[in-house]
Amino acid sequence: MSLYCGIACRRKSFWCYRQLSTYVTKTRYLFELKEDDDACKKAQQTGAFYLFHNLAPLLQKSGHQYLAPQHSLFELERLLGKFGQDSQRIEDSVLIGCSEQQEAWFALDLGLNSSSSINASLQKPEVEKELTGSFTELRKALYQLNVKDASLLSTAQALLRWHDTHQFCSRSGQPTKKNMAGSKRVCSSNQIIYYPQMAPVVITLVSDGTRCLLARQSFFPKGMYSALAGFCDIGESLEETVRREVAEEVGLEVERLHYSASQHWPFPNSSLMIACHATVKPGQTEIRLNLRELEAAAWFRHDEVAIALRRNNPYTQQQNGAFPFWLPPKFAIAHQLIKEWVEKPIRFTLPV
Ligand SMILES: NC(=O)C1=CN([C@@H]2O[C@H](COP(=O)(O)OP(=O)(O)OC[C@H]3O[C@@H](n4cnc5c(N)ncnc54)[C@H](OP(=O)(O)O)[C@@H]3O)[C@@H](O)[C@H]2O)C=CC1
Ligand SMILES: [Mg+2]
Repeated sequence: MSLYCGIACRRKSFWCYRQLSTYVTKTRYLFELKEDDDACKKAQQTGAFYLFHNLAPLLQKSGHQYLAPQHSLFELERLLGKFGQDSQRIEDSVLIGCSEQQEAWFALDLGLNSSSSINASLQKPEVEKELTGSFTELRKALYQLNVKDASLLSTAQALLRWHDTHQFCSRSGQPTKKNMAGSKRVCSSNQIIYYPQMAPVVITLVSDGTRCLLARQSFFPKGMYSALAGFCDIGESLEETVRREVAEEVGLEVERLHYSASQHWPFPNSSLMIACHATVKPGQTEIRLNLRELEAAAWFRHDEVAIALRRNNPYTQQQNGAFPFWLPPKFAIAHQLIKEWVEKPIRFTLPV
């Protein structure tokens, strides 16, 4: 959103001002809902709910696309009533955003058991039948959702998972209680506040000037290669993580670094993916693979990568039994990083 505004600002200031004021209004409204439990509860009355079951979102298939249906508070209360549950369960929901008209959006998991609720898990097949949808694994559905829903459901899943795994204080062992919006949890005995966390991860596309380095882990789908990724160690800067991860995984030393973009990634837990381009020292391109981390890594030419980016159906096995070389789907920041490298030369700004 900020990048969007930044671009628009330089082109059309009046239009941009209107966009910004809508954005600011929305942001202030969400801030209020996070701070004020009563305001948040009130917002549920006119809000919309996205439903999950054991972290799988409820989706409806429409052709090749998945749609994420919204439910009103009234529909949700009716559903819970039908399955013999009281509406107290709705307090387990978390705030995940709002529309420009300030309709608040919430996510609620009907499968996870909450320590603060007497309600048991709802049976998945019965709920699916009632709501004419299916609870679908997010990782599988992500690429058949539009960008808005993919991003919203990723946030929702990450937040629901965090609440599910932080129900007790790590100091006192006593239960923690979420605020209405789900933006924090507080220990009932010592008032320690816990906030949802993301682990920073760098993802780096290494180039030698003409080729780029792509790698695969053994659990990747067959034929898929991606940029190098790795979690930041405590105490490290972004530049230090890039340098260490590239050295650890492929035995190369990177020279210059250029920040590209970032993305929240909900798998396996919540990560903040920080995407960068980097170059290796001239003439030092021999890959020394760390087999404990990677299954394979190789240098790829510009034309090979450009073709792979356009590949629509990567799972098609070739006649010789092999799988074609393909790249992560559009929604993944790895795809955007590789596309950026294919489309325009990168100006390297930061020494590592
Ligand atoms: N959105 C995108 O485009 C992409 C996203 N990714 C994501 O980036 C993440 C990191 O990439 P990956 O190459 O696996 O990372 P690493 O190279 O850092 O290797 C992963 C290993 O690091 C250890 N580790 C250290 N800190 C953490 C932590 N905070 N959370 C989990 N594991 C940790 C674990 O080892 P052990 O289990 O031995 O303790 C784990 O198996 C992945 O989760 C992946 O989903 C990756 C590529 C593309
Ligand atoms: Mg890695």
